[in-house]
Amino acid sequence: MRILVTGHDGQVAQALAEQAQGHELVFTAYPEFDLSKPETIEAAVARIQPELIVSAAAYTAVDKAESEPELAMAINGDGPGVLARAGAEIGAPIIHLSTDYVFDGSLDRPWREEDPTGPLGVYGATKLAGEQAVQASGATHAVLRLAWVYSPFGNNFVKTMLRLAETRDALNVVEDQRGCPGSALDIATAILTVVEHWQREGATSGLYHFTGSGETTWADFARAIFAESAKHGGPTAEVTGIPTSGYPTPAKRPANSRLDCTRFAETFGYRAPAWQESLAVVVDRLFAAGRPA
Ligand SMILES: NC(=O)C1=CN([C@@H]2O[C@H](COP(=O)(O)OP(=O)(O)OC[C@H]3O[C@@H](n4cnc5c(N)ncnc54)[C@H](OP(=O)(O)O)[C@@H]3O)[C@@H](O)[C@H]2O)C=CC1
Ligand SMILES: Cc1cn([C@H]2C[C@H](O)[C@@H](COP(=O)(O)OP(=O)(O)O[C@H]3O[C@@H](C)C(=O)[C@@H](O)[C@H]3O)O2)c(=O)[nH]c1=O
Ligand SMILES: [Mg+2]
Repeated sequence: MRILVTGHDGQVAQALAEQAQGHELVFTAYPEFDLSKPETIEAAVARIQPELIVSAAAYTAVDKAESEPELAMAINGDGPGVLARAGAEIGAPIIHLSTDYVFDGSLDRPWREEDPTGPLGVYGATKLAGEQAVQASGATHAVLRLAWVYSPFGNNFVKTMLRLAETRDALNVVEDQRGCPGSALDIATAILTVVEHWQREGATSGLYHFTGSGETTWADFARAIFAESAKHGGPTAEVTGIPTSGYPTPAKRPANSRLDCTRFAETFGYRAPAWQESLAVVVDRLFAAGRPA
């Protein structure tokens, strides 16, 4: 199947490129394809004539978004709606990626798809607008909310921790934000599972959560990263858990980012491995590739 994937160097886009044997992936990349310029989106869809669209590109700089709200809204809020409408015109369903940051983090259990949203920052608000634009587009859609994405590619928390540990022996990391990291390698598997399910049974619209299994805090995630790094003789640092107030950032982040992934597992028959297992796979790959960060 011919699949248009937005973004080329993004974590999820690169993981898809590795795994999508049997499909023809066509990547659209900035600046020729610019989610803040509707005409470039429409031109890409008209040229590629995809049978399905994976909407993976986004403005993902959470703190920077606080000072660029219009640009973040154009890219995350408006662009996906233009893309989905262009797809709808040629009958292409869309898999659109969203985030745990659409929630305010106040609940004391993992968030379900229908729980009330309430983004704390600009990034989350713009991603919520993007979900709603896709849902209103007329396209058949799966909106997949992810969280804490990491991979051997691009920028992410795992690579940041390994890089910082090269020059520091101790790091302060917040321990009052809970969530579950999602490996882009597992996310690519999940996306292709949706594609194949739709090929067999026809596409239907829905909203889903997908992360690794289990839960952790950023501090314990960092400790696990260094434990894996140590197995390879890589850089490590002592992690001191601190409250969010001890690591001031422009954007507020949810205290509870845990997502309940039951609906995805029941609908598509795939659940990600325990986050610790997926982390080991990614750290192994980083070391196999040479320098970890
Ligand atoms: N990273 C995370 O922790 C999480 C991500 N998500 C969501 O998952 C999806 C995939 O994330 P991930 O793979 O990590 O993203 P990345 O940040 O790795 O990649 C984002 C991609 O979007 C592209 N992009 C940025 N601005 C534009 C623009 N104006 N027009 C077109 N493309 C643009 C980037 O291109 P360039 O490099 O050229 O700027 C890059 O290829 C996103 O929708 C994100 O919101 C959800 C939860 C967590
Ligand atoms: C680097 C560093 C971060 N932190 C904290 C800040 C933050 O609360 C947490 C994670 O840092 P990051 O900068 O990776 O977080 P952030 O960029 O907010 O990550 C988010 O990205 C977007 C795109 C999403 O959609 C979310 O799911 C989530 O993955 O760790 C420390 O406490 N110490 C440190 O040394
Ligand atoms: Mg060190």
